[in-house]
Amino acid sequence: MQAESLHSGRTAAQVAAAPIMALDRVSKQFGPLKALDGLSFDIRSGEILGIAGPNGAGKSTLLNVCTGVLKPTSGALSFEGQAVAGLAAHHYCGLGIARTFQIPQIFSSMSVEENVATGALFGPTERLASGAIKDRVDEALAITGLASQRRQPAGQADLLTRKRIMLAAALATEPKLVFLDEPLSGLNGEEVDIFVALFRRLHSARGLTLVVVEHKVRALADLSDRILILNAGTLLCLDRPEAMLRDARVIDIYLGARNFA
Ligand SMILES: Nc1ncnc2c1ncn2[C@@H]1O[C@H](COP(=O)(O)OP(=O)(O)OP(=O)(O)O)[C@@H](O)[C@H]1O
Repeated sequence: MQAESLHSGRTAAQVAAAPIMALDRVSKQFGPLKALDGLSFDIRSGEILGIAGPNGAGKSTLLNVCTGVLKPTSGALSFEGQAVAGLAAHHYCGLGIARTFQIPQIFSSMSVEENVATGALFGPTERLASGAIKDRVDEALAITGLASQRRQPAGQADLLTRKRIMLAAALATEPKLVFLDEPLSGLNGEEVDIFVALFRRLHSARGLTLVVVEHKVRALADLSDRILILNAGTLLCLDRPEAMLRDARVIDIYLGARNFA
């Protein structure tokens, strides 16, 4: 357990906290294809959980199931002890579950600030009337490094900035648990470092639980408390990054020399 505190500076007891989300034998079938096949694992409160696996392993399907975009074909999904499988996606957001996409989903005709404000509208409804929206937007802009660009048109933003905008909009929903779908894709080495540092910052500042799906395994190992390797819709390995990088099954079945370079 000691090693689990190395990445985020938290104690083993904090990392081993109660699950914020639990999957129990979750399957998702598309016709005859089992994209997820009886997956069971917990997402621990306050951890950064990395998810990797080969193309078609079921990573995006898993994110879609965990965020209410897809209903599982079978199995149980709970958030903070409450059964959530089958709820509409907007209920997930209201509970404190947010996500970002591999390709930034932003409104090009709006300003940076307006984009983030649309996220704030999907936050906890009980605080919508109290003027808290501006505070949510300001905080999300500040933590993602966008405050000085708030009035600029989002449509002119470069890829890194578009990713920041999408992340800020997700943060403005005041989430407890954020799923990030390939957040580093398309970024160069320097930009990857910037974004990894940003995830660490918002994780330690907000105490957020982060689930990061990513093909860049080295960066994922550097960032995560634990890594889950999916293979053909099943759980191949769920362990500390150090152990995952040494696991012969992972090296043989998925990673290969190219990804370890
Ligand atoms: N809506 C869908 N209808 C039919 N099949 C689907 C659908 N979505 C995903 N699949 C299939 O389910 C399997 C898992 O797909 P998924 O996109 O979850 O994998 P992935 O691990 O995210 O892959 P990648 O790394 O390439 O993004 C694949 O065989 C895919 O073709």
